[in-house]
Amino acid sequence: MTEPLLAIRDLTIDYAGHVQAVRKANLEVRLGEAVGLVGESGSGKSTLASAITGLLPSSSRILSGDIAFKGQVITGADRRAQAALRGDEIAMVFQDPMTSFNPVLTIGEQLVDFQCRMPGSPMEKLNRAVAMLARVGIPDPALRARAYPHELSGGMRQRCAIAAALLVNPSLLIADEPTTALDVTMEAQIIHLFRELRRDYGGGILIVTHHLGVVAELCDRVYVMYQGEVVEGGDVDDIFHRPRHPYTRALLACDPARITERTSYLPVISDSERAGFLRGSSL
Ligand SMILES: Nc1ncnc2c1ncn2[C@@H]1O[C@H](COP(=O)(O)OP(=O)(O)OP(=O)(O)O)[C@@H](O)[C@H]1O
Repeated sequence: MTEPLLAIRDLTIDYAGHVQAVRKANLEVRLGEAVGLVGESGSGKSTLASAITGLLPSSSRILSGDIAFKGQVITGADRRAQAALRGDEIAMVFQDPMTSFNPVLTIGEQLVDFQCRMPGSPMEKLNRAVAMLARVGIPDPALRARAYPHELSGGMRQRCAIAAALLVNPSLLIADEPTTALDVTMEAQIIHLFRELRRDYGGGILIVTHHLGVVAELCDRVYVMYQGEVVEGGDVDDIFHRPRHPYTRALLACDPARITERTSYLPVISDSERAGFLRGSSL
């Protein structure tokens, strides 16, 4: 079996010395596959994603375990090495595309800046940016490149953020709740875009979401987080049809229509259910 693109082993992270946000987490992403990371709010998904990209806040600490990218351990790498890795190999799409862009620069200027570590003249980079905007489905891409972020709809901004991430041709694309800030129609469009991109993007994709529909539509494998632990992981079909952990079962038992709502109720499992699973678990 080939080496995973990303391998997280027994990772434990805390905040301010007391909130243990991630506990002994294990997760892998291979080249060419899309992997979902699901769990309720506060289960540690974003903390885990931030650790991969080197964007953990200073109040957090990696207490144990490691993250390997292409076989090299990157936890503990200095900030400069992490920044280079983020720029060249790992790209992230955030929930709110407004946070990805500087409001006082045009989309085109920023897409050129995102390529600062790549070869080519500013004009070549702008042309590449416009071509990428077209690829992610932006109409009149040359015109949109001259627009400021606030002049675009939320869905278009998210498409621009995906274009920005893909411009550096990353091996790993991490999307943290990429559809959560969008209305249902735009969400469907962005899911469709990711499906199209999957066809010709050869890298790995990690999609962090609380929305099982996104996982069902896009992912080959899925990991489920609950209270900081990765409680189960495997092929989407297996997990969806034969969930082992009570939290996964409860999550799947929810009315899917309600899961799509941001204010949706997510299930709570009892301590005895959880303890019963852990006693019989090999995770
Ligand atoms: N900067 C921080 N300082 C202290 N605690 C934090 C910080 N960020 C997150 N936490 C805590 O760490 C735990 C995991 O949070 P995290 O944001 O990783 O979960 P999440 O699953 O991504 O949730 P959401 O879907 O709401 O973003 C929670 O208990 C949260 O309150």
